[in-house]
Amino acid sequence: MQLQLENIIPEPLKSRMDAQYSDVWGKQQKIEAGEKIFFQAPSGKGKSTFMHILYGLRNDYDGVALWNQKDTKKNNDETWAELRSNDLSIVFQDLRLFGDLTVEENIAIKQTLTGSVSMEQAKQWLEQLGLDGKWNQRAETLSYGERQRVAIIRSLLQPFKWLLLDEPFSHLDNDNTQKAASLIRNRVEELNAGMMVVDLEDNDWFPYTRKMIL
Ligand SMILES: Nc1ncnc2c1ncn2[C@@H]1O[C@H](COP(=O)(O)OP(=O)(O)OP(=O)(O)O)[C@@H](O)[C@H]1O
Repeated sequence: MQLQLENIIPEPLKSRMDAQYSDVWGKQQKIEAGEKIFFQAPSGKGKSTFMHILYGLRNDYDGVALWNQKDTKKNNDETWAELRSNDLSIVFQDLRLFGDLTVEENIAIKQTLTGSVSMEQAKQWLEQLGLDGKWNQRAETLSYGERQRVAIIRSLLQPFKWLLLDEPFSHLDNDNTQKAASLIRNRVEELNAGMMVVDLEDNDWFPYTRKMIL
């Protein structure tokens, strides 16, 4: 699934377009299926805005974003629901877990909806990221770094052609970051998918990515 960006300028960034260089804002970019791209930008430069545009959560921008040559602003709710079930998976910066549900329940909701990975596999991934023993704990009582790892695993449970990651390791130590990055890489390769990561700094957890400035 190819992405084309044509002169996108988000409403809140309009007055600041001249301030800093960007490979994306106000530019033409073609991103081919299966590419792995790392977008780096300082705080407030539109990282979450970019992810939300690609995931269909905001339309307040000039220009055109096209998934497979289709103007995303013209997608209806049904089309977005299909895209989000089959083609696009995301780790939001604010994670968006169900706080009053346990880790198991958060995982099970996604697993039941998509059924592409078994609960045993999900459990094994949680163990790999040091979350064994957290299965029955409510998400709101987890540390932010623990929640981040659950959200990463949740994003890997569904089928996708693109994985969107918004500052996915901001609360993880090096050891867990390395493990999570490796899990992500394996799953992306398994699905032959593309990946777009946005972050403040490039710590090179994904050395094989094409680098762009947002
Ligand atoms: N709905 C909105 N209304 C007004 N301004 C907004 C809105 N959403 C985002 N902005 C502004 O747009 C800019 C980009 O916001 P965004 O959250 O995308 O930045 P970011 O690069 O993800 O930042 P951070 O690294 O701090 O998470 C910010 O200046 C923000 O205040």
